[in-house]
Amino acid sequence: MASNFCTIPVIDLQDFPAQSSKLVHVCQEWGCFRLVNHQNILSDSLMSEMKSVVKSLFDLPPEIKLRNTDVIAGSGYMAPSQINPLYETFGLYISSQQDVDVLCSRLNSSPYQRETLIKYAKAVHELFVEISGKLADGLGISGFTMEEWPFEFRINKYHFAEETVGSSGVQIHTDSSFLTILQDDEVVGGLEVMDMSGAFIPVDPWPSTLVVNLGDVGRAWSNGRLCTVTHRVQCKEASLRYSIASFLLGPKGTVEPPEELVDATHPRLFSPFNFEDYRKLRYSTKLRAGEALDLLLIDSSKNYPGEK
Ligand SMILES: O=C(O)CCC(=O)C(=O)O
Ligand SMILES: [Fe+2]
Repeated sequence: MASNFCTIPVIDLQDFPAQSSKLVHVCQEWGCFRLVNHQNILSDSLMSEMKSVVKSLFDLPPEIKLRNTDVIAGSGYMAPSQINPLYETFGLYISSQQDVDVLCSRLNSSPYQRETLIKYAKAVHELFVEISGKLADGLGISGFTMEEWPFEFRINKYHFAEETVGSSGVQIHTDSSFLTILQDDEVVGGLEVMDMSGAFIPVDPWPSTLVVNLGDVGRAWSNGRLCTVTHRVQCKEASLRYSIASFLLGPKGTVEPPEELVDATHPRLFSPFNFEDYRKLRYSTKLRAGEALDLLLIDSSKNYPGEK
């Protein structure tokens, strides 16, 4: 199939401002890209140290993993379930360094595990600042800052086996976040993103790079200018798969577009909302592929080109 030869666009973090308009364009057309050359902020060694810490967290006894309870809807530990039987996930909600400390104490983490989580959280936060700052610049928005926005890690383990090849690893969804930075498995594939024609295309492993996704908050914040990428994970081989998703969630107050993105030709699309309420809405309606955001459309007959 022709779509299998397709691949997501690549953004080089060291090639700005030259790639500024490309960044905006791929966020309008795809809502996702591969980020390369981010090592000055998130190094290969920190990525692999974090991966080994993640593996050790999954090896904890179930009763300890269950101590990681929800801080916001869906942010805690989730064992494999009926809907995603191959998928085990561990959320870590972070609005301050204290949250990491509290969680590490609950999990009896070693000083090395704690230190690695803190270093990784700092690096990812810096990457969020870089990427979202460049995106805001590209959109002509002045004075944008997300320094205080909370974020969340979700570390994922996929129990892939011979007999599960061909079945779903994680259901079709969009991320609820503004922006997601995904450290996918360096060896085991399975992630697929929906392209503009509605076809799923594989995102094959590419070590030392990251996948960046735009989520529902990104679409709402940009007043519909940027699109959310729909994605899923499929079991393609009999191998455990690990990934680390870091979500920059949204402002602590209301999600609203900057004034530069609202004008007569682009009237406000969504009612202002609070991120945590939106998460609850997604969970209560079970609308996980961006449809929950449509419930907040001010006039559902208006949707801009570039929207899927
Ligand atoms: O494991 C992956 O590659 C993707 C995970 C994902 O989509 C998520 O955690 O939201
Ligand atoms: Fe996702």
